[in-house]
Amino acid sequence: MVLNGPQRRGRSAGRGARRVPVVILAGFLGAGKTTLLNHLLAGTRGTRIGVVVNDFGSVNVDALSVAGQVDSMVSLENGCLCCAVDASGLDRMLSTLTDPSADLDLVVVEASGLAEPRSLVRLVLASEDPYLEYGGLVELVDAAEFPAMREQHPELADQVAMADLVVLNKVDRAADGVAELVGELAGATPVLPTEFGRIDPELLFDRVDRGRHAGPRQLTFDDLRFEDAEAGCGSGDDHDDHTGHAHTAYDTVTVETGPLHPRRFAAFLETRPAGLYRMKGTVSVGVPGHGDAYEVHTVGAYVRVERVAPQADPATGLVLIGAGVDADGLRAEVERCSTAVAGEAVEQDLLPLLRYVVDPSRNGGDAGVAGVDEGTDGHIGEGADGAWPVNPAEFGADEFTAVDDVVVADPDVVVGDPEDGAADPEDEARPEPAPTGCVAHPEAFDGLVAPEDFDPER
Ligand SMILES: Nc1nc2c(ncn2[C@@H]2O[C@H](COP(=O)(O)OP(=O)(O)OP(=O)(O)O)[C@@H](O)[C@H]2O)c(=O)[nH]1
Repeated sequence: MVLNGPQRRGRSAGRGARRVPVVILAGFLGAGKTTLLNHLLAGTRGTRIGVVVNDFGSVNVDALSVAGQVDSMVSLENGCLCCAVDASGLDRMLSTLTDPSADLDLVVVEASGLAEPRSLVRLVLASEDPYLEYGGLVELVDAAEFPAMREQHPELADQVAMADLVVLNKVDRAADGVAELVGELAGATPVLPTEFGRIDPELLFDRVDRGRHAGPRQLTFDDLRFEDAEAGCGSGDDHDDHTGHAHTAYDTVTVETGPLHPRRFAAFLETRPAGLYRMKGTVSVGVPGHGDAYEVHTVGAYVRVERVAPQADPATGLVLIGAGVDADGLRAEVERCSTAVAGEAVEQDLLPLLRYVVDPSRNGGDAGVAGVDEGTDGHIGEGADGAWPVNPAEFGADEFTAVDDVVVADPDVVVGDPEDGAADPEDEARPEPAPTGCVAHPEAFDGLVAPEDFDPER
């Protein structure tokens, strides 16, 4: 049993520290959330998952005689953890679960009974926990009932639109036209059809091979590859039957190439295709004199870029996961960003990428970003007063002349108007940024709150 994790607020995770994705699982009554959670807990070959529920209810922990306890945690035979909290204990519980001592690969929070999905997303995005990473809002939709439910509960459409990944469950009983309807509401968000919540757990997290490497470590790209033999789908007896399993419904694209042209790559980030759910990996930039590499993590609309130690052999390795994406086209798009194709970059080409870089000092980290005044409280593209990051496609980055001139070095100036560096009143009106990344659709998460201010009833 893992209990009483240390208080870690303000502690440094250090460069390249492993973060545990926290996924929020939402869905209307009976959509199959518990079924999906049980599937995750049962089918995790050697991976460790923590689930947070409002009460133990029907999650399969009966043998441990803990049903009904609140604010408690149980250790399951396969190494997974299950805990029940009320909303007030959630932030503390997430810190306990993401602590390296818990050695988990993924934490899933079942939204029902705890708080609105939107509030939970805010809580996770606002967390200053250096070991926690936003893992996405997964919305479970009941393919049998959704069209009728939607009539009675119009808010369901908003939840679908807000999700990072839509899981269309119960496709064995799908109502006519439901896939089209949900696809329309989901817009650019990928929609994954499933039965009995049998999603591939690795869709949600990065695999760690515990056989060869005990304890947390830096992920390798091999870890991120999906191999059917090791996919861990299903709960054992159905492992050869992939019908309805998630990895029949999504594509994984691995790209290994040389250094990237940062401006081209930033443009790719901005225009990444509908259906691309996750992207993770390390990018080297082909800018002479800049040896640093960048770890890139996207979930739905969320993007986090973090500087990591320079690589001996500058290379780029990315894994992209999506539903209904053109895998070859996607690989070609990333490869077109390599300096071998795009040509060598110059220093100011870093700027559009640096706009996404997390300032590690926000997480107690040990370094700033190359070319940025390390004493500031924001990353490039974000005013030091915390104004929302500017979309590089909108701000005309071409007009900057040198990274060292970037106005974020001056805490009184908000990046907004590249012409004169003056604050853009619209920027000032934007909400507080997420401390560990950027959400491309900030309007979806208006009014981010600090964890200590989190009000689960809002
Ligand atoms: N036919 C069919 N039934 C399913 C599927 N997934 C789940 N169910 C059934 O749907 C019912 C509800 O599933 P749950 O997992 O309890 O749903 P839930 O979202 O946790 O429900 P609440 O906790 O009440 O909100 C159960 O009887 C499941 O066995 C599916 O893909 N097909």
